[in-house]
Amino acid sequence: MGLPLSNSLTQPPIHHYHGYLDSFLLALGFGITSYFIFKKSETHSPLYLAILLVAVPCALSLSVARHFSCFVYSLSFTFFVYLFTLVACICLYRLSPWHPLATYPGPLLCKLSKLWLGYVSQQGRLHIYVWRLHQKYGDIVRIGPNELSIRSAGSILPLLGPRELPKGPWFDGRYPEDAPARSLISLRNSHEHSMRRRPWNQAFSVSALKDYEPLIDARTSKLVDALSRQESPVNLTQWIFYFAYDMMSDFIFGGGTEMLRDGDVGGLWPMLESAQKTGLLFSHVPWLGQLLFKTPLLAGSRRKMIACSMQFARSRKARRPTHKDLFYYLYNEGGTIENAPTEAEAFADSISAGADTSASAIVNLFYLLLTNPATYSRLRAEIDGREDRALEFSEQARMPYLNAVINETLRILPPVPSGSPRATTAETGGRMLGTRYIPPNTAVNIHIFSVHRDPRNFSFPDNFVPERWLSEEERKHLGPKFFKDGSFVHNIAAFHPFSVGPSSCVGKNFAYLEMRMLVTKVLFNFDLRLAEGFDSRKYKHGIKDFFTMALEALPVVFTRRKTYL
Ligand code: HEM
Repeated sequence: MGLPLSNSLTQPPIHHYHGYLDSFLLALGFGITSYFIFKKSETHSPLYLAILLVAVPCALSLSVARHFSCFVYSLSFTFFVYLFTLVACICLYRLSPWHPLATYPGPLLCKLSKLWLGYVSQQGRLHIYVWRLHQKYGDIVRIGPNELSIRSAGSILPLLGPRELPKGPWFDGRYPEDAPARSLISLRNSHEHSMRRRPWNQAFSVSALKDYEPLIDARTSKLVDALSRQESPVNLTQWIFYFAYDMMSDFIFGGGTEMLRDGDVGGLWPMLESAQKTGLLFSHVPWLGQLLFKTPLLAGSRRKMIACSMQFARSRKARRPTHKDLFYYLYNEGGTIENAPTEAEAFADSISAGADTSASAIVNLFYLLLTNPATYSRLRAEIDGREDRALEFSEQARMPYLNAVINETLRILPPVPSGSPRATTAETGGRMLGTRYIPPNTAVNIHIFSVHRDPRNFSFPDNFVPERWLSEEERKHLGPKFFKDGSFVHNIAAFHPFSVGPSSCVGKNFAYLEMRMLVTKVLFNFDLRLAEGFDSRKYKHGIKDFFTMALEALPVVFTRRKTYL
């Protein structure tokens, strides 16, 4: 007697089960093999990806199609088993005790994929997210499958000092693979980086800096002039960003933009902000960046930003400005640079940090000043006490409170809050950090924001206290509430808003000149107050970390004091 009719109709014959099992095992086997190929090659090549992710499962489904009633079933079955196996292998390995970073704590999603941090980064709150992770997990947190975030001040020199690690894979996503050259900050090869840094070092030598003083003086005067013509309240964020872009144009290209005069007619500011945001996603997930760079629409803002800088660089090449600018050094116009950069490299270097970092520092400084009236009054008194001498660069360098306010702003709101990632490589080998071992091929990042907000480095780390930068004697005037347990911690070695070591910010001294002159000149000329209804919490919450900072509007009422210009 055969099976009952109903059963034989609903269940497939036994040889079909064998067919499914064979198809399953085949897709499983290929999935595991592909995992090992991925792990070994770490390929981003679209051709490889297309072969491994599409061609292989398609070929498999063709070879097992005879076991299925139609090709679509075969295709779906094989794709599902193959890709599931591949992803499961990746996840299991990343969570397994055999992973080199298995002993480092961190959230599950971070351990599984950088896609998670890429997603968090797009909200602009990455600095706060990682800061909280450090509060929960300690000084070293696993923030990616192969990435560690570090909060200890003692790790700054071992990782960034003279024996610094090269820049990390984070920078790979910021440039299309076919870019003719990369900018200085994103060069991962230490030798290439130090060669390319030479003209920059000359451009920021003591004598070169002296040459820029008239430029800074003139630009800050144009800002004062523009502000005095605006109707209050003024969106200070916008005007400082205009100033900073014009300043960088003067410095890099010997002129080019005149936003203080014409406004942002080319839509440069929103384009740069959007490019920074997309750039951050691409940095966290470099393979995604490389894929998206191939689709002009999705990577539009980054490509547009690169093209825009190239255009400035080309027009600079066609003329010789009256003062020495960065291109004077990059094009070796003085004939003093050995192995001068190629044209492609000089063009790539023109897309440099500098405008948004200084701008966010200055805007945040005014925000902190205007929400702390005692600090405002003390700084104003220091400036007024110097009379006209306050407008001299040399005098500003000697004004303790001005410098204290600047440093405290850079401490509490560092303009590159999440730092500039490095990595151990096969060449560097692993590194010991105290008692912990960092294996080769690990991205490591000193999280500037977290180090600056660590009470082991700075007492009352979340409070804006410029006095902490003054002498010990001066600090005593802070009052007993700051000395609850008898001591006041001020670990200067933990302060590194410009990073440290051979790859640290080359524009640091320029930035100080710029910030000191601008703040002094504005306070010398105007009385300032925040506009009615300003929401301080909203502004604070609106500080976005897109590698550099994006800021909310800061509405300020300006009243003219003296006539200077
Ligand atoms: C308050 C203002 C600024 C801050 C807080 C700042 C901060 C930083 C930081 C944290 C880095 C990463 C360093 C590293 O990878 O270790 C950097 C790199 C850099 N910055 Fe700045 N920066 C500022 C202003 C400027 C200015 C005004 C310029 C140019 C005029 C500039 C040019 C550069 C360049 C070219 C690099 C790449 C250095 C390299 O990789 O060798 N920065 N900056």
